[in-house]
Amino acid sequence: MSPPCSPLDGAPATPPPAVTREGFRNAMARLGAAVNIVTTDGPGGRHGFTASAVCSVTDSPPTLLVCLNKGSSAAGPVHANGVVCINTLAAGHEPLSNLFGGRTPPEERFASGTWRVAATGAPMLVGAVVAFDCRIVRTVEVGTHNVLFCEVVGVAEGGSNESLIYYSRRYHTLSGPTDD
Ligand SMILES: NC(=O)C1=CN([C@@H]2O[C@H](COP(=O)(O)OP(=O)(O)OC[C@H]3O[C@@H](n4cnc5c(N)ncnc54)[C@H](O)[C@@H]3O)[C@@H](O)[C@H]2O)C=CC1
Ligand SMILES: Cc1cc2nc3c(=O)[nH]c(=O)nc-3n(C[C@H](O)[C@H](O)[C@H](O)COP(=O)(O)O)c2cc1C
Repeated sequence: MSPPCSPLDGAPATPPPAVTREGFRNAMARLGAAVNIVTTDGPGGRHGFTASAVCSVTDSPPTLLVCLNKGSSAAGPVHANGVVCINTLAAGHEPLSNLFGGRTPPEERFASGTWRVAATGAPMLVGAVVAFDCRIVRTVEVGTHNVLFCEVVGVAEGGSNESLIYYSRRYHTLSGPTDD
């Protein structure tokens, strides 16, 4: 059996308490993450949602995963269409992130921002830091969420080098190197 977890400050180990949903969320709030708008279109209709649970899986074949709450209004369209575009947000995209973060009807979400159609048919955000056009190749159900494994069939790099980061329940901006 593995020993109980120790606090990081070196204090004596105590038996670990049960991890509640609130405790897990508070811990997760300490992880900074890029903010993405994951879009879809096809027979299930156009839709999109904000997601921080996006991660690289493998480069061969190029694959990302996205965790999508099964209760989200985007879940039906995403599964019916089988395609997504993962648009990584830039500085200044906070209002767009909040718009796609829930409650607003899908077509009202797309009234903001400039969108073009990617090869899969999913909407691609003009001005994103980077956009990954994907086909969903596998879906795994875990608790409240579906983990979507998304094979990347196209990439578009945007001009901005200032990324939007969600950390400690707030938005932040992370600047990359400049050319000069
Ligand atoms: N993975 C997810 O489904 C996420 C969902 N959200 C949604 O946005 C709302 C506001 O988020 P916060 O302001 O960060 O406060 P919060 O206290 O609800 O969440 C803190 C952190 O916990 C994680 N988290 C939140 N809900 C989760 C869920 N259902 N499943 C797995 N991880 C989850 C995320 O890393 C989030 O940043 C959340 O209540 C949730 O509805 C936000 C971030 C990630
Ligand atoms: C910063 C941020 C990050 C989020 N990350 C995720 C995520 O990774 N997965 C997810 O299912 N929902 C995430 N959400 C919540 C969804 O964007 C939201 O539930 C979705 O838009 C569906 O809402 P609706 O059912 O009202 O349409 C996030 C929300 C915000 C504001």
